[in-house]
Amino acid sequence: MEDHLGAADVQPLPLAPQKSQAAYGVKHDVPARLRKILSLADFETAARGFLPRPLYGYISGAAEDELSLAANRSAFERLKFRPKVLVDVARRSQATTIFGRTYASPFGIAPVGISAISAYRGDVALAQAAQGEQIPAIMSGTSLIPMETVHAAAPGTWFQAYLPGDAARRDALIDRVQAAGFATLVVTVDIPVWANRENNVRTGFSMPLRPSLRLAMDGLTRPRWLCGTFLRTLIQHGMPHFENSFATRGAPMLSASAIRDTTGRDHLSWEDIARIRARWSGNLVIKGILHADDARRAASIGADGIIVSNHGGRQLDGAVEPLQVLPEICEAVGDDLVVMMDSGVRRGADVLKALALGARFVFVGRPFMYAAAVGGEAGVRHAIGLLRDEVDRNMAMLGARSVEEVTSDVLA
Ligand SMILES: Cc1cc2nc3c(=O)[nH]c(=O)nc-3n(C[C@H](O)[C@H](O)[C@H](O)COP(=O)(O)O)c2cc1C
Repeated sequence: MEDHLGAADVQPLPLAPQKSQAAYGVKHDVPARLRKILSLADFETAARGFLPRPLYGYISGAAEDELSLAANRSAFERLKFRPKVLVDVARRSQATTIFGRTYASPFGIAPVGISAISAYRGDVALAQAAQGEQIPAIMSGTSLIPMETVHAAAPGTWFQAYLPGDAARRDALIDRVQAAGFATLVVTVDIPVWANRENNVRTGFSMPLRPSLRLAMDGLTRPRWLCGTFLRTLIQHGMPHFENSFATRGAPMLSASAIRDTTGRDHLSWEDIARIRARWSGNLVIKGILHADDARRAASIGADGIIVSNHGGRQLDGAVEPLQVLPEICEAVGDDLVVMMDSGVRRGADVLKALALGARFVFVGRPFMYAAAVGGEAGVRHAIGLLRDEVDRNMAMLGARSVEEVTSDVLA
């Protein structure tokens, strides 16, 4: 079902040349301030010291007791590899083709809301880094830069929508995404109601942020973020607003009284997705699937792909980790749609474990957001490079020459 292709999705991309062995270890081609960052985990440590407490808490946190957040990691840790040796892997490649487009790696950037408050021009930085490194970035619909601006800066970007409850507003939003030129629409379906994220209440985070002495103090203790991200944004672009939840501009990000209209999503159903399928001519991806029946349903209404995801543990606490259900979901839908996943991917080894269980593609959320916060576009490019090198090294050690060779056979 890969026939809904837009112009931006069919241009062939030249693949990046493979890294030489000398490229492993200290990276001299990245800015000096990023050279001590050796893994995605290092970006989290750096971001904790860079971001005000409510913002770091918003990104790192999850729902209730954070059981699903922890399970996402332990699921990867439980899986072990069974490498094959003495395979000639000199000509290996991690290039992956989905929706008619070849990407340089089998991973992309998951949608992360309000990224432009944590990173200067966050959505643009993420999208341009992805474009430069030939991977997809999914722009969040809960974002503070107009989608048209992001698409113009990086035309291969995918757009993620939370569907408005009201049908007329829903149609208008879809029409706007189409008019902006996006080729791939990701509809996130695991948020019928707001999740219970107690950590946000504890740290004083809300959307919009409410001005308070406490918030001001939190900002003042992070002067690099205050000057380099927040004040710079205010001076150069004015107060950020929720730009893309509807066809028209929404509430400001910082306000004593403004309220974001997110009501009425709890009555959405598969019929609404079917109507979107009829209206949207590009690739349609449904994000937040954890049940094989739902995966079959997505295929039957003509979706092109699904992202198996528990939203990084941020919605239903106790929701199963995607790795656990991937094999049965892949079995259920076969080649009817492109099965992708996210939640808990932190290493190249994790990317390969997800592929081995049947995913065609993997997305990563928090780590790329941390990279954008501390290093902007260069930071995200460095993060992509680290993950790419890990995939490349591990493919060599597994004896896999292509992503097609990363099957359940590589797992113990
Ligand atoms: C701070 C933050 C904001 C997010 N905002 C969105 C969003 O706007 N839309 C969406 O579909 N998913 C959103 N997600 C979920 C991610 O797209 C993704 O499913 C999740 O982060 C994957 O887990 P990981 O962070 O462990 O990689 C958000 C995640 C985080 C951490």
